[in-house]
Amino acid sequence: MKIDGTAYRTIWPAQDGWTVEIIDQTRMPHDFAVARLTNLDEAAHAIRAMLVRGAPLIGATAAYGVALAMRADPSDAALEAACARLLATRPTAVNLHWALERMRARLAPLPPAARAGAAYAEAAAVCDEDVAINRAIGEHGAALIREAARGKAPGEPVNVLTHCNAGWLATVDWGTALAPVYVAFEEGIRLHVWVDETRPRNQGASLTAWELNRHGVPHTVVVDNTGGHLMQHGMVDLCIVGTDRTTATGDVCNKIGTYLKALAAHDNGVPFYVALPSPTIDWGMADGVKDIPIEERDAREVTELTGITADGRIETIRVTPAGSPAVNYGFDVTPARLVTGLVTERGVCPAQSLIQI
Ligand SMILES: CSC[C@@H](O)[C@@H](O)C(=O)COP(=O)(O)O
Repeated sequence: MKIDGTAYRTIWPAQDGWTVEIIDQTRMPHDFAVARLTNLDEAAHAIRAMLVRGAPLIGATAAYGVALAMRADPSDAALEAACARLLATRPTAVNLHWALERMRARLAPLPPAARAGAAYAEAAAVCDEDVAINRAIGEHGAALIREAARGKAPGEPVNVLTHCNAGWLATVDWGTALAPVYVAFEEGIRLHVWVDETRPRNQGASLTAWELNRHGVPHTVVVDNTGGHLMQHGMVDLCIVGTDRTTATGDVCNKIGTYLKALAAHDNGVPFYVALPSPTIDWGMADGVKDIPIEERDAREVTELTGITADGRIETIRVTPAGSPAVNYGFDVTPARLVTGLVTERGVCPAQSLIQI
């Protein structure tokens, strides 16, 4: 993604050759600030506090977290402790588990002296592969948008609805759900994106809107409850969302509220697609509703709203009465029967045909 003419990824090794730089997404959309990770603690904090978020980027950051840990101490004990520490940061995105298992498998057989160098190389490979995978998802998904464009009157845009942020900022580059949008837009297909605000943390309103705006893609931010109304009135041609974990049977776990959009899409005959890289598939899991661990975050994300003032101060205000309890489930599960298709780097397949266990 280009920001003011400069090509950026969301995570990259710094010039010094050992620290790692990220974009601090907690300050967006008001501030484009680069943060530096210098040790395991900072990498774990960046994931837990959501300076970085989105399943593929969480995995990439964890891979670099292991590299930072190995630079400080390449022992067997330190490798195990780093993996355990990073795994505990966020429970739902299976990419975290995938990336840590990959790092462990690469590093454990090596003599400790060789581990730091190999860890940085492996983390870089995780990132490069993510970029290539997402570009391929973009190509396959753009075919769906192209197909929808064929049914449109001349000059009419294809209306895509998306939830949360599964764009460039959620991955190393391109995004998953937004990759098809970017590829189609570059091809010159007229399109417009409905952006769910995605309470409580507003990843749609603050991150997806920021990305699309920077890229020049026409879009409109709507509150989370608007999607059903839009679909009833023929204002959505297809939904495309990302996922944090998809079971081998095609159940899709994604940001809270995705399930409600899938129900509305089903009721209105609107195709509901999920874009995902293969590391987001949990091949060992068959029942998403029963088995996927759902992150429960601080209730204050629900009872409060945080924003940045015009002069750059982060401010938080309370929006609920002091005595009202709140609960904050981060994700929900959409059963495979409500998913029209999975868009992967290998192509598009019906969710229920991923594998029959
Ligand atoms: C390509 S990202 C897919 C998902 O990680 C994304 O849709 C999502 O739900 C992100 O949640 P977040 O809590 O912001 O990490």
